[in-house]
Amino acid sequence: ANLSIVSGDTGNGLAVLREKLDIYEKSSGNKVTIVPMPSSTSDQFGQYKLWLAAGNSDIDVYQTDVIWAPQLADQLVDLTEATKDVIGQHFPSIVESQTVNGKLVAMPLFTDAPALYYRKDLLDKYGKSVPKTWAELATTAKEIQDKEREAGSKDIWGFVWQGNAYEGLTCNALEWVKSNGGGQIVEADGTISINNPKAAEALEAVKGWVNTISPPGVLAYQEEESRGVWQTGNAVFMRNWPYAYSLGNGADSAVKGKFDVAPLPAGSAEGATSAATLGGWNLAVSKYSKNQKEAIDLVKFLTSKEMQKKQAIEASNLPTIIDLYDDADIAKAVPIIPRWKEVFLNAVPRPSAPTKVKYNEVSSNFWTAVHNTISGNGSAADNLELLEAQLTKLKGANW
Ligand SMILES: OC[C@H]1O[C@H](O[C@H]2O[C@H](CO)[C@@H](O)[C@H](O)[C@H]2O)[C@H](O)[C@@H](O)[C@@H]1O
Repeated sequence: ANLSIVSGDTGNGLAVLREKLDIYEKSSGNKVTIVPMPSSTSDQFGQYKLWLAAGNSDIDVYQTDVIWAPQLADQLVDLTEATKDVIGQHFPSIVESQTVNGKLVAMPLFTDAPALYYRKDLLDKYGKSVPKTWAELATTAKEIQDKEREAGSKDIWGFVWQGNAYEGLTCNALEWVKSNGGGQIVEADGTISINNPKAAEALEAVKGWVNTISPPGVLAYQEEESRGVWQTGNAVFMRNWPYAYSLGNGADSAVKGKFDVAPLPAGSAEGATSAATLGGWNLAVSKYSKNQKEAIDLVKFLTSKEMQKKQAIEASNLPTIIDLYDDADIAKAVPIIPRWKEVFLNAVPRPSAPTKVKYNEVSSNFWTAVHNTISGNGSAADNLELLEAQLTKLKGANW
């Protein structure tokens, strides 16, 4: 059969996918075409909704973000029966996130939890330690940035992250708010919690970073723009996902061997702890596919232990198969992976489970309020009050 798979284009993700598909084509006799998508998960979601609503039979397999399962469930094939021989290898919490009303709507491909990337060489040069709080990060970032600029590195910035108005900003902002004791936007029981002083305080602090330790352009950055600045040696710190680890240590990287990773900082309030947003990607079979049997076979191949190992080593994506965290080859090639097991197991989910089919609207209202605040368009307190009213209306009697 001739199959097609859609996937976002981030880092070397599509190149590694093509390598795996070449192996699959040889063993199966099927042919698989990649339909490349933009990196932004928000853009992908918009396109996939349109295709699925139109009953598009040209796409067999969708690579889906961890937050989408409840919203796309009706248009995806139930994989429960076909995967019962292998599903037990995966972390149960991830499988649960892809199960909607007892239906397994997508097979876990890799999980994701961000890290604070830091320049070891620069922290050593200025006798600084890895920041444990956001306030400490801001101070260290400013000091090293200023001194490095004086020494001739005119283009260096203290901290790069993802400030564009899209899903990635929801992830960054959830981390600032949650790590400052300001809750999870909408709590697991459906309560809207975002309009609170600790959340506002966290966002006001971030506004102060723009154009001091972070470039003004950060308000338009997604993952790849931050990585671009970082990998050319022009940032002291970066918030990004593990995929940037292998690329940062690639032959063409200016920061090869000069950096390490740590958990993200916490807020300054007593008892505040670091928070990492739970990300991750899965593979789903379209209900409209004319090759469902072959598509399921492809999904099982791509999510198998052997292929997740390849993806871990070549793209530094975190496996969803439990055993791979004890794999010596992975630990040697990509030391962040065994170290990140605890980080992703404790990561904070976005409120996609409690808000169900309304999650995308919840998130876009949230990232808009955050983007307005950090770009100086209204105070955090006012923007969060408005957000609370919008979310209350969206919720209605219940989510
Ligand atoms: O880690 C590589 C992946 O990075 C992006 O996905 C992650 O960020 C998204 C927000 O921007 C988040 O929704 C997702 O759950 C995270 O895994 C990127 O969109 C992916 O294409 C990329 O593989």
